Amino acid sequence: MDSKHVFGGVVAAFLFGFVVLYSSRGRENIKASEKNRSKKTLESSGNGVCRSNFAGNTDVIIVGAGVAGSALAYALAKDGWRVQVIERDLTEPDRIVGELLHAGGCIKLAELGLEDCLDGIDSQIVFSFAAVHKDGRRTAISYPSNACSRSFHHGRFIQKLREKAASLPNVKLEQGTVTSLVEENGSIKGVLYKTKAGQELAASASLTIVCDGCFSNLRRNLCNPKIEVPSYFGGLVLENYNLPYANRAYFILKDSIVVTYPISSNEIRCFVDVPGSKQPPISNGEMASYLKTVVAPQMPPELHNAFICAIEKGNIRTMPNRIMAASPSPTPGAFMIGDSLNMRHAVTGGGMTVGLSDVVLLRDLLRPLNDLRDGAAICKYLESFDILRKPTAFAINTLASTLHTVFSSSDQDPSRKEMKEAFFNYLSLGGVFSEGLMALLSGLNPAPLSLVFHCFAMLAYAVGRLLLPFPTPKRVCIAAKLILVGLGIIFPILKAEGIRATFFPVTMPAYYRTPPVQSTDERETGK
Ligand SMILES: Cc1cc2nc3c(=O)[nH]c(=O)nc-3n(C[C@H](O)[C@H](O)[C@H](O)COP(=O)(O)OP(=O)(O)OC[C@H]3O[C@@H](n4cnc5c(N)ncnc54)[C@H](O)[C@@H]3O)c2cc1C
Repeated sequence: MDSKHVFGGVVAAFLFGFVVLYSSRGRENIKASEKNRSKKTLESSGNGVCRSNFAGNTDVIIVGAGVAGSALAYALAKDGWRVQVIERDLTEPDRIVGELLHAGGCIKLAELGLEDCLDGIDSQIVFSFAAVHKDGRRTAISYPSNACSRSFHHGRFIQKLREKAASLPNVKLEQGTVTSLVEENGSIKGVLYKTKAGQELAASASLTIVCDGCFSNLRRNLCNPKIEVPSYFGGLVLENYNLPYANRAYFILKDSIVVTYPISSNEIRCFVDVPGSKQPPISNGEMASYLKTVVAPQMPPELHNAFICAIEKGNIRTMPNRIMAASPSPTPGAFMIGDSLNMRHAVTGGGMTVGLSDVVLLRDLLRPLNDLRDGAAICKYLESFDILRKPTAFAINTLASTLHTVFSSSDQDPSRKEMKEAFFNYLSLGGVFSEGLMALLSGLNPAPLSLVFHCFAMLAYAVGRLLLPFPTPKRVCIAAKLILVGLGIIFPILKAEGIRATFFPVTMPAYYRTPPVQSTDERETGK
């Protein structure tokens, strides 16, 4: 290690120590106020086991049985709610999304009692990531505390979740395409949907939860969506190929960003980030040629041949990376979770972790209620959801955007090039630095302050590297520009996520919402 690295490491370590002290104090305060909050919740909500007493009616309609919808259906039905799930296509999905569930997401899955959905689908354990630098240097990034993630075929996992939900007697899972929400006097009363046979039907429930994914048609009724598409992912499967390091994923951070991880015992998913809001077309061979001429030379030797074989086989698929901050308009009788509510860049594979974490939170918020008929009161109460989900969503969303923005920027600009170098070297510092970032991006440590301080530690590290051993005027200029570029990357992301709600949740009135008081004569155990 040269003096630059040592200095950078010392600066980063100093800042990190400060973060740990500061954020642990912050966390204690938040924990204390959460304790008070949940105590208040229990006091005002009765015994929390009663459910609505109007037999035959549906409590909750869930639109979409993807990751969030299926998990939510199971969680709510387990709590005694009568749930109707309407899914456009109940056959096994064949998609290139949602194939790696980070350690934090696995914990949420277990909290929902759904951990066995990872069994019997040839899912793989991923212990660590190898980050590969432009010059061939590699660094291993592990999860903290020997945690690990699981990767699999998306469709197999979804079918397991659906089977689990449908196994409960109070879940009705049916195939149909929801065409609209039914509104009456400003409240959502249910949905209109079309069956496979083309029959138009209506369904009503006290609460309709929209989980129709990234291409949601229904979200425009419940928020004002502002969607950004910074890049596309070109997806390939490298078949019958054993990586030299088992149970390891790759972040290849060269001129292109490439992410790979096993999805079964003999298949590796490979995603190539294609920057810009337009992709080279697949049909005329432009995409294949781009992958062969631009990306293949950047692949590590152990992946190169399998990558070329996969391109030649021709099964290239693409998906847009869509980013959308959560900004729901509270609407009585309706709610949104999953990608219909909030999307982030897929480079860190955080979507399912955020979705499952939202499912746990929503289930817990609904738990103290007896029935869901008072749409206005429940809508007001559920305003707290947006605040309480922030720590997890913020950490995962922000890190995904930051990582993508830094590593997809051009090397032409010396300050951006320096930032890329510093980010990679920061990851190489190992220990609390790389594990700290992994804990944040995997949902294991939902601590926004920790993320902000990692960002500033990285900036300080980058500046330290530039100014040592002698701060020449040229290097001072680059350092100043680097600070501006760094702040220019992080502040818009922070702003989109909502600075006040993220860092000062206790100043938000919605944080203190308690369950509406429901009269005891309406109560009956629905379980
Ligand atoms: C390229 C790419 C790769 C990704 N990789 C990962 C990863 O490795 N790990 C990770 O955690 N996340 C990943 N994500 C994100 C992840 O896939 C999503 O966050 C997650 O699938 C969201 O779950 P969801 O339930 O909200 O939506 P979905 O899983 O998309 O489910 C939506 C469901 O709603 C149904 N539906 C839609 N419209 C209607 C309608 N009108 N009526 C009835 N049903 C309807 C659909 O058929 C679908 O079943 C990736 C995203 C992309 C784009």
